[in-house]
Amino acid sequence: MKILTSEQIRKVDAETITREGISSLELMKRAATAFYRFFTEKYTDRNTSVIIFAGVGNNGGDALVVARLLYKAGYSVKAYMVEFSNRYTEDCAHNIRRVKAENIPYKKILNKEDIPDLSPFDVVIDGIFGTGLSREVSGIAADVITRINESGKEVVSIDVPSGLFPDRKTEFAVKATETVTFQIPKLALYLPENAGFTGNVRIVNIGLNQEAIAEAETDIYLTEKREICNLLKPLSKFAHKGTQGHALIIGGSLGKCGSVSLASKAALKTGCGLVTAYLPKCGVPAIQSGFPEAMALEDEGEEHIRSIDYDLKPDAIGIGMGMGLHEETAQAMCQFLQQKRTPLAVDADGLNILSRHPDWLGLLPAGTILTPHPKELQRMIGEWCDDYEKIEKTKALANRYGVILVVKGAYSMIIDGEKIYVNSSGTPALATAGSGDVLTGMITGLLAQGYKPSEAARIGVFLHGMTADIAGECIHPRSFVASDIIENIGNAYRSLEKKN
Ligand SMILES: NC(=O)C1=CN([C@@H]2O[C@H](COP(=O)(O)OP(=O)(O)OC[C@H]3O[C@@H](n4cnc5c(N)ncnc54)[C@H](O)[C@@H]3O)[C@@H](O)[C@H]2O)[C@H](O)CC1
Ligand SMILES: [K+]
Repeated sequence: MKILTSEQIRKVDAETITREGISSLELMKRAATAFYRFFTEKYTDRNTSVIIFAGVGNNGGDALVVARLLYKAGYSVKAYMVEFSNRYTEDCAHNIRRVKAENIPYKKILNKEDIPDLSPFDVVIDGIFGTGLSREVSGIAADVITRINESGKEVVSIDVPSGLFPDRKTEFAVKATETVTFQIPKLALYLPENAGFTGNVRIVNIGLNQEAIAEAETDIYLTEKREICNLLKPLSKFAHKGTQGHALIIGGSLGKCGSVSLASKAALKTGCGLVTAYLPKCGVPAIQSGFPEAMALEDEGEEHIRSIDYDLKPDAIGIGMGMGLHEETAQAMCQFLQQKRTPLAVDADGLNILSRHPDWLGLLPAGTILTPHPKELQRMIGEWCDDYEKIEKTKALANRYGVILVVKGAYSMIIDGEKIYVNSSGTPALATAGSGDVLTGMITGLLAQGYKPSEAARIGVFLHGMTADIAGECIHPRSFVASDIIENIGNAYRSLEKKN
């Protein structure tokens, strides 16, 4: 699904009106109705008392249509117009007249004294600013937003939290519990620095013109289930372990060999035919007894890897988990990179070694997948002042070395050249020890099956997230562990095959 800028969204909006021969009021009604459906499913009790803040633009217009719909449905509704300007849009002005005609409680807020006490209300609906925000919020709009944020109430934002810039850094905005955004995802809604503003993000369809969306050019996408389904290769009836790819997992050091076990299991559970774990001597007995499906190769080092030496031809390699930073291990990794051109995924200490020796980045085979968490990323690209700069710096690294970066987080981002794929699956349950090892194993397993690196990264990240979405019903997120991810990979595949 395309992520577009506010400018592009405005164009799609206008094209929808022209090409479908509908009025802008009709489109506003569709948007408000989609919001209303979400709201009434979440707040089923019609005694819920709702305070609605509207601005003078079309976001405010949406809010007033929502006020009318909720009022008609029996909710207790009070609407307030935050008059930060007297330049009302036509559709907003039209809906003010309708609200008044329908006798819905309605007041203007011109200065601080007009801001109502929020304590009697159950929920706040925020329709002050939408994608039309063009400068920092100030004056009465800022006062209202501050009061909303101090209220401790549940806040449902229309389209975007008011004050959030869809395409650039935001300092101040409504802190929503839910954001119901209209059909086209906006990048700002998925950036970690905006998590406090957006709350849960829900995308609702408002029937925008599909051709107009198709014509909009972008390099940024929100990955959805449907796209991942389309990437999956069918399983051949004649498949055998020799046709499904052989993954080699290299890592481990004394006390950290479990990571290799997790990654190897994850690779196999993701569908590759064979997996070999390569570890220092201390790790081999445990993996042989604990994970009999894997083959194991031991390094000459007792407690850490000293030379990466093997005599087999894997289809893909995952390296770095639990490997430690011993200088002998680093040198072994350097030699390995000089000699092998197998499709590769690098994680954890593999990345830390590369951060210490940035000149070795040039040794990575084209299309290598790097899977840093924020701290590892920072070691590679240095500090960033905001998420937009982080993206630019990461893109520069990806382009310079021809590699793919999986920037891990609540919405992990896969950066491949100029393209950015924002992942939409997963829950905080995935923030658990070994979760990254499992992800690298899954991606390596997919690479071994012959998926292109960008596809392997996107499928791996999505499936990994899905395991938490699926298991959330029976395993509490707090007690979800890395082995639970592995256990649920099959369920994630099954869920991908279902229509909805
Ligand atoms: N295609 C869709 O998704 C649809 C979206 N709709 C809704 O329309 C808004 C966008 O509406 P717009 O009138 O363009 O702007 P806003 O309501 O966001 O902003 C109002 C107005 O305020 C001015 N302004 C901007 N920044 C400031 C500021 N800091 N201080 C004061 N004034 C400011 C500027 O002139 C804006 O025009 C979208 O989010 C949806 O909610 C449609 O209803 C349906 C289709
Ligand atoms: K809003």
